[in-house]
Formats: sequence, C-alpha cells, structure tokens
Amino acid sequence: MTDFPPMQNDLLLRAARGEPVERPPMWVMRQAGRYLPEYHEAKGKNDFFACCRNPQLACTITLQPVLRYKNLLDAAIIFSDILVVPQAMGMTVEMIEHKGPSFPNPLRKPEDLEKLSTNVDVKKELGYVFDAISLTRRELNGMVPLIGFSGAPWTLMSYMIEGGGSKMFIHVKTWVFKYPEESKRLLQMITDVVVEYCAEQVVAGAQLIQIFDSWAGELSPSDFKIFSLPYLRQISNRLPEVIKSKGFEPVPMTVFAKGAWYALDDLCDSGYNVVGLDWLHDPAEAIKIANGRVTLQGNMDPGALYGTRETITSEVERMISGFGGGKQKYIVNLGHGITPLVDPEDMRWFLEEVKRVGSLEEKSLPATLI
Ligand SMILES: Cc1c2[nH]c(c1CCC(=O)O)Cc1[nH]c(c(CCC(=O)O)c1C)Cc1[nH]c(c(CCC(=O)O)c1C)Cc1[nH]c(c(CCC(=O)O)c1C)C2
Repeated sequence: MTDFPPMQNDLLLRAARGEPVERPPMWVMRQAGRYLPEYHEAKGKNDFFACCRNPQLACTITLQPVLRYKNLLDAAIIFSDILVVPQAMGMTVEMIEHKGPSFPNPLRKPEDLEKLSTNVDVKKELGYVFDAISLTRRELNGMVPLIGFSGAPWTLMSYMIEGGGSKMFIHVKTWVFKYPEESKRLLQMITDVVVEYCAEQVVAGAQLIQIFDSWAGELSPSDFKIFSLPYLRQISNRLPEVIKSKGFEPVPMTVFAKGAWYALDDLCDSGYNVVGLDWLHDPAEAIKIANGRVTLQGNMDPGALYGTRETITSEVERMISGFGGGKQKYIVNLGHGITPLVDPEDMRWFLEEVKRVGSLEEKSLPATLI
C-alpha cells in the first residue's frame, strides 16, 4: 500500500462519512480553472488535454486554488476532465479554445459502437491521471484530501453521441427513443470503464470519488430511472469491491446529478455517501427528503458570485442556515462549477464567509434565517 503523509485536515472525509464536524468543509466544483490568472499562466499555449496528460502541470494547476485560498478550501480536486474516458475508449476529443470539447467523429448510428475499443486497458490509457493523482497527494503533504472524479455513464454517452456540448440533445435523444437497447449497451460499456478508472484513481491516492452526471436533467424522471440511475447504482455497488480486490480501502463516493431534482429520493438510496445538489433545490426541502440517509453537498447559485459582497454574505447565511448550520452531514459547494469571469477576490470573500458562518453555533445564526 502506498504511504502518503498523514492528513492535517480531514473535515471533508469526516463529513462525507456522516461524522459530526466543527464546521462544514468547503470546496468548489471547477475550483482549478479559467477564473484564476495563474491557471492561464501555467497552461500557457499548451493544449487543454496536453495539460491533463502532463502530471507535473496537472498537479501544479490542482494545487493553485488550495495555495491561493490557504486555510479556506478543505479539498483539492484533481485537474483533468470527464472526457478522458471517451478518449480511453478510442474516440478523438479536442478542446477548442472559447468553444469547448469537440468530437470529430461522434457515435451517430448503432454500428458506430463497433469503433469503440473493447477491453480498454485503463492503466495504460489513463496512467497519466493516476500519476498526476499520486504526485499531487505527495505534494499536498496532507494539507487537504484529494478528490478524484469521473463523468457518469449518461453524461459521457451524451457527449460521445452529440460530439460536444448541446442545447437540444437531438442525437442522443434519437438513440434513447429509437435505439434503447443499443443505448443500454453503450451505457454498460462506459460503466465498466468508469468502475475500473475510479478504482485505479483510489489506488493512486484519491480519497473521495465524485461522479458528475451533468446532463441528468435532460432526462425525464422515468427515463432517468432507465438510462442513468441503474448505471450510477452499478458504480457505487461495484467500486468498493474492485478497490478491495486491488488491496486498498474503499473511499466515500459522491453523486452529482445536475437538474435531476425529481430523483433526490432515489439518489439518497443509490449507494453513495454524498449527494450533490444544484441550486434548484431548496436546502430545507432537500434535508427533509434525505432524512439523514446521506451527506448533502451544495448548493449556492454560482451566479451569486457576480453579486455584491453583501449579497454573497446573505446567500451564504441562507445556504448554511438552510442546511441546519452545517455541522452534520453537509459539505459546502456551489450548485455547479464556478464560472470563468468570477473575480478571484469575490471567491475568497465567499470562502471566508462560509468559514465564519459555518463556525457559528446554531443559536448564533441570524434568527430570521433559521
Ligand atoms: C479548466 C477546465 C476543465 N475542463 C475544461 C476546462 C476549461 C478549459 C480551458 O478553456 O482552459 C473544458 C471543458 N470540459 C467540459 C466542458 C463543458 C462543455 C459543455 O458545455 O458541454 C468544458 C468547457 C466537459 C466537462 N468537464 C467536467 C464536467 C463535469 C462538471 C460540470 O458539469 O461542469 C463537464 C461537463 C469536469 C471537469 N473539468 C475540469 C475539472 C477540473 C477540476 C476542477 O473542478 O477544478 C473537472 C472536475 C477542468
């Protein structure tokens, strides 16, 4: 087993396991990225995926927000992208500046499934991610835990068929409604790779795994039960066993199914320790539905970071009060990734206010907010 430095701050892991904490841990989806000038500096003229494939650079970028917001962020998330999985399955994915990811040859017909690699050698194809994780764990020196992640099967299938981001989801909806059996075959192929990929991230040193189902909200409640939930469940069922078979201890798991507010009850019973919430959820309602089954994570509107300092403060107070003061089964985050034009000093204000409000005794929270 790999020896890493002992943890100095394990708030995130304790909260994820459901243990009480002195204040809620906080991290922010996409905390390493385009709103930080040092990200652009480190990236330079490198292609986005070239940065992901360079463990030293990926480690540097991962550490940037943790170092800038020292003693504020309670986790690092490895710098990579969900689309490295389709690449490992044999697809070409390019990152086009100011546009986003693009697949020159998306899967458009069921016969295209034959183009995907079978028996993907995850260690060979994605070894650079595992190297970046091990290096970052060492460099973090126990400061905060390191989160690994993967896209969820439904979200990855959407990208692989649409060929990039989408507004109408015409192609993937064609698959769902015209080729449901082939869709399930593809989802299963992706799931098998994701399980092995996440297990190897844990072997390399990841201390929590988050599954991003960013396009969950494109499915109706009944289709979510067919094309997303069963595969999310397979991941949470199989992952601990696969990790153990490799001689390692399972880690807490988080599922973030953006837009799938209707599925919160099911997600609380899907085998994950933590359920991430977007900003469409009312915290008090979410707590009622979860009823202590999982740790909740979220959920301030990322757009609030464009507001005044006073607005950010009141949004933070509302969020933390809504989650009952946050000392039990709660992790602070935004409801989705931080957006590019946020002023890094406004992000600092957000984090400072979370730390201040999250450290208050419940009786000291502003009375009108409880
Ligand atoms: C910094 C960055 C990333 N990806 C992309 C960028 C911008 C690239 C650049 O222009 O420099 C392109 C990049 N990658 C993707 C997109 C979205 C494109 C679209 O709208 O479909 C973009 C612009 C696809 C992607 N990629 C990811 C998701 C899931 C989370 C989410 O919903 O936001 C998704 C959907 C995950 C992701 N992606 C990234 C991380 C790093 C760790 C961190 O959070 O700090 C993570 C976790 C990093």
